[in-house]
Amino acid sequence: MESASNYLPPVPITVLTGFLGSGKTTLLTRLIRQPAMARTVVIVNEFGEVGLDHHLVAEASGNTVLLDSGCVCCTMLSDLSATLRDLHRRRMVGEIPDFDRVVIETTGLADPGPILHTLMTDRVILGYFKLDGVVTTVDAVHGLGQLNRNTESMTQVAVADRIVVTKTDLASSASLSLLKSRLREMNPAASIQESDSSEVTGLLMFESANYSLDPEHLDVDRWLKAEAYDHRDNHAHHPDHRHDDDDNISSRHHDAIDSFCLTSEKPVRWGALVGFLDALTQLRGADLLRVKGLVDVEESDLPVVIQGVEHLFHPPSQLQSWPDSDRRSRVVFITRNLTREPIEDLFRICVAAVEAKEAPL
Ligand SMILES: Nc1nc2c(ncn2[C@@H]2O[C@H](COP(=O)(O)OP(=O)(O)OP(=O)(O)O)[C@@H](O)[C@H]2O)c(=O)[nH]1
Repeated sequence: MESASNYLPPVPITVLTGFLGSGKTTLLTRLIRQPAMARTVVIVNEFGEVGLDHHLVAEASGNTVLLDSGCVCCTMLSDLSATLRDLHRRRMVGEIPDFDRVVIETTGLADPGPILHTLMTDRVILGYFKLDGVVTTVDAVHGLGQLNRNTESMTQVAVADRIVVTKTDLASSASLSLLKSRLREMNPAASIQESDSSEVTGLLMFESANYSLDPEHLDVDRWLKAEAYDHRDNHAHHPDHRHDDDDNISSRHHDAIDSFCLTSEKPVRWGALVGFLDALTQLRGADLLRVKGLVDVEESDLPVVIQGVEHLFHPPSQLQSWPDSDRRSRVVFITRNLTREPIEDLFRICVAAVEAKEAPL
């Protein structure tokens, strides 16, 4: 068994995503030079993308370089899992400086789902790392068009904890506020910042702890933000209600994003909750862009937190106490082509099935 002195807490990982050309590299290039990024490893696709020139201190072996800020830059090996295992090994043998944070820049056209799934499920990775948060860049000029046209772009926004709007210097204030309100409707819990704001620093960007469901430190209100979903129209993102962007491409794409919160006053039986999540992921997993919830489970006095991305859910975890006097179950959804009603119906069916099974003869 591993002795307590050998135990290293899992290193938090932040995923930096955003559509092609939306400014991920520009943002990262600025942030990695900040002293606050010391003890951070940044995984990029190619060194050439992040101009390292004058900031290079030492060329470490293989795919890694050290910057004068203390930040380590590393290019991707064959895949993410191999890259993270290699980083861990090199850290343990002292081949690279010790680090306490990792940032991964994804490629612009990628659906971040598979990366998040790897980070949520790869057993070896989970021994040493933990998915912490997702930062998504959105182009102030082309963002709306990309959201209307590209599923990847929608998914990138849906899974974000923080959204950084880039190229605000090129956009009018009217189109900027249109974009921001669309982003807020799609993902009410994410913070939205402009890339040139003073709040956009490495320290703040890459410390969110929103995915890593640490029951002792989870700020449930900030994480769930259920009230932000409550007052919203469910149809805000259907094609009929979509804002056109300057590309005038609204007719080309017909995916509809919804975000809503389901609440239940009555405690839920554990079996019903498990059955509901199983059925939902099997039937419509691909369209569950993000699900987060705080559930009052009948078998326990303590609340259970659940969280999923597409068909994959984190193992549920139990909080030590309720965050406040509100004991209702609250589950927020960001979905694609999937409205609230069928999800509510499925939930009722699962509750009824468990009640019927457990009823005395
Ligand atoms: N005017 C202006 N241009 C920007 C801003 N941010 C990025 N750009 C420019 O936008 C282009 C794309 O920026 P990148 O940082 O390469 O975008 P990316 O998301 O990393 O691109 P990919 O890796 O190809 O997906 C570059 O020419 C940048 O100089 C900004 O805030 N204002």
